[in-house]
Amino acid sequence: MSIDQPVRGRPHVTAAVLAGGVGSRMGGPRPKQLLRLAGRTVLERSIAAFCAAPEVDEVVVVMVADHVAEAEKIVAEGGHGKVSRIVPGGASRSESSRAALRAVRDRADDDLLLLHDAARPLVSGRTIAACVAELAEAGAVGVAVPSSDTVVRVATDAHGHEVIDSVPDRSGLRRMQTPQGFRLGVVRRAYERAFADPAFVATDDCGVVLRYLPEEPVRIVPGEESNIKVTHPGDLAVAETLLRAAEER
Ligand SMILES: Nc1ccn([C@@H]2O[C@H](COP(=O)(O)OP(=O)(O)OP(=O)(O)O)[C@@H](O)[C@H]2O)c(=O)n1
Ligand SMILES: C[C@](O)(CO)[C@H](O)COP(=O)(O)O
Repeated sequence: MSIDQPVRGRPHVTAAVLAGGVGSRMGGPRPKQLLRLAGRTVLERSIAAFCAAPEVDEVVVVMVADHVAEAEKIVAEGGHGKVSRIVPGGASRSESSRAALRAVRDRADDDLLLLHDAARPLVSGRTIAACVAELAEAGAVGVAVPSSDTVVRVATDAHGHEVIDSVPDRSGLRRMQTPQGFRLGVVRRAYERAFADPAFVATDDCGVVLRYLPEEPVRIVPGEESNIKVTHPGDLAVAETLLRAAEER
């Protein structure tokens, strides 16, 4: 390499743990990310997974606004040194992703951002590493698993009954998980366009890139069944069983 060529090291990797939801499907007085899973909160387990990942330089927590102080306490007491900021979330998951983007506004377009559901506390180091590795070549990456169930599209018939409309070929279907990772320039451009669209709704971040930046391929890396999203009552017990099984291995 010639001496006058600018040298840039590997991109800086920020992981944003999205914990801005209230957990309406879980019910209960407190957001589900503050429930305990084998002695530690769901939120802390998600944060700890990214702090432990050697590929991740910095962690940002996007917390439901009324509980920011509690998140600060969890981070301070747990000694999660990679956490640089805890910011309030928005009214929707996409608004919380936008809060994460604001938190990293000083980073370069070539740097990386992983967006992760706090509600997926069992994410493995292997999955995080696979996602970051894929971003060496791709601008957008989502973690996904095949569906072992048949998935159908439904419609409502003339009598108001739900009926099957079609059965998509299962071999081409995947269930999206998180993390979903991006070159910052890619996800910034996609969200800029998305938030300019009055009809914008999304359930994940890869979908925002697919829709608003169709020229950018969104790669899939294989996820793990154990990376469940704690969503409904009962999911915590499942997560605890999976955690114990992983610890015994
Ligand atoms: N306004 C929101 C909504 C969701 N999330 C986060 O996005 C992840 C996935 O969302 P979900 O499982 O739907 O969480 P909740 O919105 O809390 O649950 P519910 O939809 O049942 O209310 C969670 O970690 C959640 O905290 C967020 O950061 N900001
Ligand atoms: C991002 C996600 O976890 C991918 O499966 C999912 O879409 C989040 O949906 P939710 O309704 O916000 O739980």
